[in-house]
Amino acid sequence: MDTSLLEFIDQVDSTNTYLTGQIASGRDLPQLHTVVCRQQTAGRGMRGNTWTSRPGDSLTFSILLRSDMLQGKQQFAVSELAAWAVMRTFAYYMNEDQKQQLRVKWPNDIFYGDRKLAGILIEHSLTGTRVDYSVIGIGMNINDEAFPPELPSAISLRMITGRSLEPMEVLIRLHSELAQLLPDFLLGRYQDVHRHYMKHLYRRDGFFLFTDIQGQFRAQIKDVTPEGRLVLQREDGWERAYAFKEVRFDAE
Ligand SMILES: O=C(O)CCCC[C@@H]1SC[C@@H]2NC(=O)N[C@@H]21
Repeated sequence: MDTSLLEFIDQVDSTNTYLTGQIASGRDLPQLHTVVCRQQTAGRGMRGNTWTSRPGDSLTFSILLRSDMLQGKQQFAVSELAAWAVMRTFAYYMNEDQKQQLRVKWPNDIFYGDRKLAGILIEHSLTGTRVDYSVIGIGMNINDEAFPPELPSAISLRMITGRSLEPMEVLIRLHSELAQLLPDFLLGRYQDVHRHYMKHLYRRDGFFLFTDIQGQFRAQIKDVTPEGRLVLQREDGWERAYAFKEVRFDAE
């Protein structure tokens, strides 16, 4: 791996938009490059949602990752890698009981029990069948003491541990966790990230309620494919692999 850089910006619309724009305008960036900001003015989330965060409370950053080995049909390995690095980072600050509550909700929300602790937005650029680069945008709730009523299921690390942290310290921790996972990943070995992802998947065991275009149904998670499709099996044995926008989890 060549040099990794950390770039700090005080305020930016979105670290994902900024980093993607820098690549598009031809800036020469290393294989791994992180952009972190104190405040995002137009943070983006999944499903076209906005991502709002308060300076000092959350950690908002994007990581450029170029992986020579990654094929388009394996692209979900990047989500699995990012989820594992974020979970290891949170786990570092938690006690054993708290660690047991960490889950990844498909495709890549980091949950504590039934509450969301971090969101991840990954944007890939493909050249032919290969992933040229991925921009991994991460928003981690670190020091928030409470969330607005429109985010009833959000939770922060401080609400769990009772301790506040310097967000940049958490980012440095995340880089050291990522550094331990990257050597295998860059060699094209994705089995470990997939195994960890499946083991810590939210609602992995048993039947739960989901909704697709045809309505609500009960199913169990069988697998997540290398492209990132969620394979659900209904109680009558019928199976289908869903893309992200085709299915949602329902409250139990
Ligand atoms: O859960 C989600 O909907 C994904 C949220 C991702 C938010 C992060 S914050 C840093 C990066 N820049 C963005 O605009 N979004 C991601």
